[in-house]
Amino acid sequence: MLEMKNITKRFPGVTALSNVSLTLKPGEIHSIVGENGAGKSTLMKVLNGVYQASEGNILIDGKIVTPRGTRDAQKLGINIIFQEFSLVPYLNAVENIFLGREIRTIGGFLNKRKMQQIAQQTLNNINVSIPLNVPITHLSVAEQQFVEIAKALAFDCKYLVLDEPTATLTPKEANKLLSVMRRLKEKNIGCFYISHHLEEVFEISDCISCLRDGEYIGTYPTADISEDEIITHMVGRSLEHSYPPKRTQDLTQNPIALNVKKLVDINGNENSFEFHVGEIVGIAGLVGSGRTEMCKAIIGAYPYKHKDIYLDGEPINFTHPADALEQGVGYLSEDRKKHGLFLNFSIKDNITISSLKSLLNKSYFVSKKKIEEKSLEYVKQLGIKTPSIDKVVSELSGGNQQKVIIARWLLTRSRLLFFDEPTRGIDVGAKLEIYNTIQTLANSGVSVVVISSDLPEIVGISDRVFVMREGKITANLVGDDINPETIMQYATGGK
Ligand SMILES: Nc1ncnc2c1ncn2[C@@H]1O[C@H](COP(=O)(O)OP(=O)(O)OP(=O)(O)O)[C@@H](O)[C@H]1O
Repeated sequence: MLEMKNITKRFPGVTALSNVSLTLKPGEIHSIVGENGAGKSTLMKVLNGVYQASEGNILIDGKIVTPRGTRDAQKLGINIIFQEFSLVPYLNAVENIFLGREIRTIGGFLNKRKMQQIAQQTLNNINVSIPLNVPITHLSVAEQQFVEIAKALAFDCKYLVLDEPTATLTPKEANKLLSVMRRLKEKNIGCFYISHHLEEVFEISDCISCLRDGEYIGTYPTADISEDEIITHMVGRSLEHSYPPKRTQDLTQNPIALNVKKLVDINGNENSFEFHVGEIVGIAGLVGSGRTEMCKAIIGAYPYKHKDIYLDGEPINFTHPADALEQGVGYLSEDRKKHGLFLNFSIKDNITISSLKSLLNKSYFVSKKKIEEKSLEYVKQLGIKTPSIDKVVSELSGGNQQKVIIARWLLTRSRLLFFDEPTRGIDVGAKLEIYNTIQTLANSGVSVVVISSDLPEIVGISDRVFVMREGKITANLVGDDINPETIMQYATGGK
């Protein structure tokens, strides 16, 4: 049995964990839930030896162990799979699995055959079949995740931690991952599972532990607790609704904000559509259906063959996102680390960087005071958990990083905003705050486009929904037609 006893972890200015105790038995799936910044990832990094606990102990089978880093933890049978993989993109699955731990022949040469055999066997054990001999950069995110799991299992893993593994997976891939976890359970491997997707947590876990503000709230057998009760433990209050009440007026009567008369993508797919003032339009579709590419082409961040677009009746041809920003069109990117944040900049710089022109003082210099005032306002409005707006963004929890980018786009006071997967990695309470913010923006006349793989989210917040399949808009849904079944039919070609 693995035990974490009375773990406290302090960072300068923050107590990330305070006296937290958890256990993990072989063959158990133990979920850890909590709001953004509750301390889930930090606890797992302490377990992994990435961080040393300020107080408290880790015990395996009653003996205190002190992993000093990932390798140490692996030797103890503890492996963690984070959302950002530790794989080398240009090596294949076998090379990645054995990287730094290669098996050699007696003569000292790489024993490729043996490594291939073990890799294949390990993947067979969890019922996964993936090409072994191509660079893993050619594999899907889900397949790369299976390589990560195989990398752990090939070396006597007893305890596996999965930190938000399904955040970037399609529903089908997420199901496959859950079935792999069931296989691991049969093999007597204990799993800590961190996720904001409570349906998955309830489907897969034996028990659920809740953290709030770095404090341990409790551990509950899944069979004895409801989703609402868990939410109350997480947030400290009950949430009656997951979405703001739907607006009932016909917003397509409003003037057209953006009129895409013709947009032809690099594969020759042609679409035409419009967004109205104050409308929330959801764009649904399977991963790879071309949603992000279509919207990025509008703002000049993705190649296209032809475009004929009008903003408030005036022809526009953005060749760069900066042109779009200049005209009041913003884009919140789905990959916050690659295309959104300046990770080494402070929270206040990240929030204000796209609005500096509106933050000048009387002498036309950027006003530090205004930067601080505005940053503080949005940190408060979105509930960004931080001791200071000067904190470097890379030190924030994942969900709080996402809120920083949302704050940036809110501050730009754009008239049209694209939100690409806005609530990925965001906890339930904060999701509702973001939906409320989106609705308030729309009520004030901003057109909001939400690209999301989360179907309930699309259904819950959109006034109108476009469904995309293979680069083309296959449906423009309103009213009762905005439901998961109809959307899926159009997304998969069933209609
Ligand atoms: N390296 C660090 N330096 C300073 N503070 C940190 C560091 N890592 C984490 N923290 C702080 O510790 C707290 C807990 O963060 P953690 O990443 O564990 O939260 P989490 O529960 O995993 O959140 P999320 O659901 O958003 O991923 C946060 O306030 C975060 O800002």
